[in-house]
Amino acid sequence: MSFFHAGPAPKGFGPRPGALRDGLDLHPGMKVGLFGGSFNPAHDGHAHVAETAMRRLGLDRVVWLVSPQNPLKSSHETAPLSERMASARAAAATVGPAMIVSDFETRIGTRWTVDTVRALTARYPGVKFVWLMGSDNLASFHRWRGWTDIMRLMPVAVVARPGSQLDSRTAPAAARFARFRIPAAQAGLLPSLQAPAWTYLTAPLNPRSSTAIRRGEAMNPGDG
Ligand SMILES: Nc1ncnc2c1ncn2[C@@H]1O[C@H](COP(=O)(O)OP(=O)(O)OP(=O)(O)O)[C@@H](O)[C@H]1O
Ligand SMILES: O=C(O)c1ccc[n+]([C@@H]2O[C@H](COP(=O)([O-])O)[C@@H](O)[C@H]2O)c1
Repeated sequence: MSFFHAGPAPKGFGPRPGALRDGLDLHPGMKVGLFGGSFNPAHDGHAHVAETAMRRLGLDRVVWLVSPQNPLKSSHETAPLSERMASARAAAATVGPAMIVSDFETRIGTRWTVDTVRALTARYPGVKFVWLMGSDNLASFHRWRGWTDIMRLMPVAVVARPGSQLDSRTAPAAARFARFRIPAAQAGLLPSLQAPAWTYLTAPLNPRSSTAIRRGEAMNPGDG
């Protein structure tokens, strides 16, 4: 079984028979963020998204779903899953014990998020899932397979990312679901709302990107 808890489980949630078959230990009533990514490699921008969502949405867990291959990205630059899992584990560990790193999509044999959210909502009835993503992904969300179904399957929280804020706010997905957006000040309600429902969190921005790391670019102004 290939899963990882970044530390001991938070108190109050004991094991449930059968719950470990996916490597995920999720229970009815839990508020769980689903954070899909290539993590090629993972970095502190990812930790920033997970931590921001945890805090502002009041999540019990964040599952880092390490994608077998983003369907919209070229595969030639994608490192092997084992390397990206290890990288995600290291970044998740910096956030704390509520992080879970999972190869769930590889196990169920899909690259498409709509399949993933359908599978997880079916396997874990009563769990309050929220899909998490950076604002660059909101800008292109209308190109994802079954994106309107994803919006109807679970609430979505978007974390602002430098360079994509304007595009994401004017994105087709934002326009189409505009009336289902809730103010960031009410983000704590999001996991309990019926989908569609989404929010846009303008946290302090984190400029990190995997592309820049792969290119060996300086990570921060002043990093040299
Ligand atoms: N610095 C950041 N701020 C906000 N969201 C981020 C940040 N970095 C990544 N994300 C989000 O994390 C998720 C996974 O991102 P991904 O693994 O593709 O990293 P990336 O840095 O965008 O990679 P690449 O540069 O290869 O496209 C996406 O939803 C993305 O929007
Ligand atoms: O399902 C799709 O059509 C789809 C298209 C593009 C991206 N995604 C998912 O978006 C998440 C973020 O991808 P990435 O490469 O930006 O880290 C990851 O879980 C991908 O599987 C999903």
